[in-house]
Amino acid sequence: MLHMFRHRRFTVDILDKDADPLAKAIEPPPTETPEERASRLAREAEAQRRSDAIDEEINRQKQEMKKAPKPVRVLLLGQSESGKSTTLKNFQLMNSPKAFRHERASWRAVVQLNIVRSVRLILETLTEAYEGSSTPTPSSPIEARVPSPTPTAITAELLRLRMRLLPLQQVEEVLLRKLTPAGSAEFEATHLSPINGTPYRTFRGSSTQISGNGKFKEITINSTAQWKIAFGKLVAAARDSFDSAADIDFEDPNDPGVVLNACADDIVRLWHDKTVRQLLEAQRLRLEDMSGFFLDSVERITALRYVPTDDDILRARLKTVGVSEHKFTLRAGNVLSHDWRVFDVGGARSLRAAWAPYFDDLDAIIFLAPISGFDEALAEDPTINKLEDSILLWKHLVSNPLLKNTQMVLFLNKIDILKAKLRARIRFCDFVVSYGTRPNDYDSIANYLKKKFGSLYKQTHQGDARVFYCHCTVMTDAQTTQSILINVKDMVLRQNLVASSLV
Ligand SMILES: Nc1nc2c(ncn2[C@@H]2O[C@H](COP(=O)(O)OP(=O)(O)OP(=O)(O)O)[C@@H](O)[C@H]2O)c(=O)[nH]1
Ligand SMILES: [Mg+2]
Repeated sequence: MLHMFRHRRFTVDILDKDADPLAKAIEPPPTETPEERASRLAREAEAQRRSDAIDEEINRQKQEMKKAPKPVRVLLLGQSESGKSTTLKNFQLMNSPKAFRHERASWRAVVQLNIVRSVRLILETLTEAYEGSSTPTPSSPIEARVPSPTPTAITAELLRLRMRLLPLQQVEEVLLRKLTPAGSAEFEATHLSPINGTPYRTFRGSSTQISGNGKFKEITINSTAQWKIAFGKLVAAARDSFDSAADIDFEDPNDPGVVLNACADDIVRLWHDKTVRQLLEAQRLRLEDMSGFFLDSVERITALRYVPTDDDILRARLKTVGVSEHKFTLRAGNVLSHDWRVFDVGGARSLRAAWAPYFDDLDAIIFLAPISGFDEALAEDPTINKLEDSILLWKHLVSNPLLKNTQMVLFLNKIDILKAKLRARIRFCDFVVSYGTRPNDYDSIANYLKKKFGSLYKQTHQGDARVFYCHCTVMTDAQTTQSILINVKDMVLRQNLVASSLV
């Protein structure tokens, strides 16, 4: 302010003083004595000194700000269901466990919705088989090992079970209404088709067997913050922690958990029914490998006082449509502290155009390739193999000039499902022709894929001193994931410090 004042005074000096009332007001009085003049000059000198000190401090702070490291920006990328949001959850669990656990009530509803979805999938498959409308499996090099049960194999007991489980349709409605307010555009986007709707189909290409779930829509969420607020009604009181079951309003008679609890025995019966298992196998529907699979924990999850565990939250499936962000501060030693921003975007094909604006000023991309998807198709396009889509996406990203200075980290994810598929004798070479006659075991396949992704990276990063980082991951396993994420954080931070010439 003093600075401005001085400046103004200087300006008015060269103007016509008589015309400027301010200049006139601050002019020394014509009757000023020599003592008064000396005192005024001393005051002005002191004001000048203080003003200079302030300017100096402002400049010093500006320089400091220039030197301080910018926030580390990390973007999670990969196709839909690759595990991006699960990675973000792991970051949250690691850096702000209290906030992560504070959201148990919201995740409780998502887990309930996931279980209802699995039941509905089975019921739809059952209905198709009963009505004899299930898609005949076309001839292909890979024959179905289990013949599909005939409509007559569907017993009266199974049909009664189907009837008794119809109320779950209402549960789905209630949960969806809670998730997205009725009438909003999002509600339409998330509404699932009726229980006897379009059948789930299994597709086969010439060299690729693929499966897609056509019109079986997923629950989608536009903003994590908003949908969590929508579950406020399940919260009896705002507390610091959700570790206490008392935080969920279990007495609410409209709680969807009540109907789920009443249906629990029937759900278990349905899931363990021999004909149902035979039907699913004939249709090559491996529910246990699908996102949001909880049918092996029905009793626990349908208990009236069910509260999701950390593990349940990591397994719960909610498709991302908007962008989520997680901010945290990482302390390196006692001196340095770094702000981090991790961005999670939707991986569905129609949402990928929204990725590019995040490429600017990015420190690292964590790319998730769910390698268990070698025998699956994209939900959005049943003609595209998931693994092929991941490889093409990776190729595009590593050759993008905007990302030439961005550290790329590759997670070959869902290796637990890959191992389960190999145990079930599904052959990798039946879907990836170039794999040839190599052994159908986990190590050989993981090595083959590391080389495949690695060679695409090296093609476009020749002469780059940076190491190619690749990890095999199970994002639903918090323990192993956290040590990998700590490694990645250290590495990205080191690169960031080198880039900002602090070390
Ligand atoms: N078994 C297993 N499941 C996983 C793994 N990683 C993620 N999942 C599950 O896969 C599902 C999909 O994961 P998300 O993190 O929602 O996938 P996404 O990449 O965010 O998908 P979009 O939001 O559609 O782009 C969730 O139910 C996760 O719990 C894994 O390594 N193993
Ligand atoms: Mg997501």
